[in-house]
Amino acid sequence: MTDQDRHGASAHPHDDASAPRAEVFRGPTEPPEHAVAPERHPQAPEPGAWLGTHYDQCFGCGEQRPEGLHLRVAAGPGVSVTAEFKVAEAHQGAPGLIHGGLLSAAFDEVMGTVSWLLRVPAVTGRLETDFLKPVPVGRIVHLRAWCVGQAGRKFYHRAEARLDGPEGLLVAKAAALFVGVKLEHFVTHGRQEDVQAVLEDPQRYRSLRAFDVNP
Ligand SMILES: CCCCCCCCCCCCCCCC(=O)SCCNC(=O)CCNC(=O)[C@H](O)C(C)(C)COP(=O)(O)OP(=O)(O)OC[C@H]1O[C@@H](n2cnc3c(N)ncnc32)[C@H](O)[C@@H]1OP(=O)(O)O
Repeated sequence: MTDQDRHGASAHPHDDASAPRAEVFRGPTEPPEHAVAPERHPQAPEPGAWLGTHYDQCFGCGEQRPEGLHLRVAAGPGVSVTAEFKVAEAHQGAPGLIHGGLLSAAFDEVMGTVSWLLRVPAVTGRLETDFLKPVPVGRIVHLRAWCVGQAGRKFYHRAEARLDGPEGLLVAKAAALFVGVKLEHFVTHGRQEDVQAVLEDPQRYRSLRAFDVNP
C-alpha cells in the first residue's frame, strides 16, 4: 500500500495529480506492521495519579495562562491518560461553541502527556482530528488518550473527547504521530530567555527531572 492509498489522496475531486504528496503527507498515523506494543515505564505514576503541569506557561496545562485550557491530566491504566477542561468564553469560535483548533490543541496536549508514562520526551509530528458534534461553551470536555504502537522513535496515539464525562456523548476523536526527541530539542529551539528561566528554576525544572536526563 502506498502513502497515497493510505490517505485516499487520489480520491479527492480537487486533487492535483502532479502535487508532491509525499512532501505534504509524510506518513500516516496508523502504526506500521513492525510497530510494537508501547511499554509503560516501570516508574510511571500509578493509575489515578495527577500528572501535574509540565510548564506553567503551557496553553494546554499551564497554571499561569488565564486563557488556557487548564487541563488536569491523570494517569490511566496501561499507556493511557484522562483529562477534563471546561469550555470557557475565551475558547469560542462560533458564538457559544468551541473553536475547533482549540479542541485539537486539547488533543495535542493530552496525547503529549502520554509521553510521561513512556518517559520519552516527544513532540507532535502529525495530528488528525475528526469533529463529530458541536461543543458548547460552559460544558465539560472529558478526554482520553492512549498509545497504540511504537516504531523506533515514532509513537502512535489515539484520543477521544466526550461531553460531561467518560460515558458522555462522543464529540471528537483524534489520531497522532509523536516523535521522540532529546531534551536538547527544547533547549536548542526554544526562545532562550524562556529556556533559561526554566533551567534556573527548580520548580519549573521538574518536567526535565521526570525524564531523568541531563540536558
Ligand atoms: C528547557 C526545556 C524544557 C523541556 C521540558 C520538556 C517538556 C516536554 C514538552 C512537551 C510539550 C507537549 C505539548 C503537546 C505536544 C506539542 O504540541 S509539541 C509541539 C508541536 N510539534 C513540533 O513543534 C514538532 C516540530 N517538528 C520537529 O521538530 C521535527 O519535524 C520532528 C517531529 C522532531 C522530527 O524531526 P527529526 O527529529 O529530524 O526526525 P525525522 O527523521 O524528520 O523524523 C523521524 C521519523 O518520524 C517521521 N515523521 C516526522 N514527522 C512526520 C510527520 N509529520 N508525519 C509523518 N511522519 C513523520 C519521519 O518520516 C521519520 O520516520 P522514519 O524515517 O524513522 O521511519
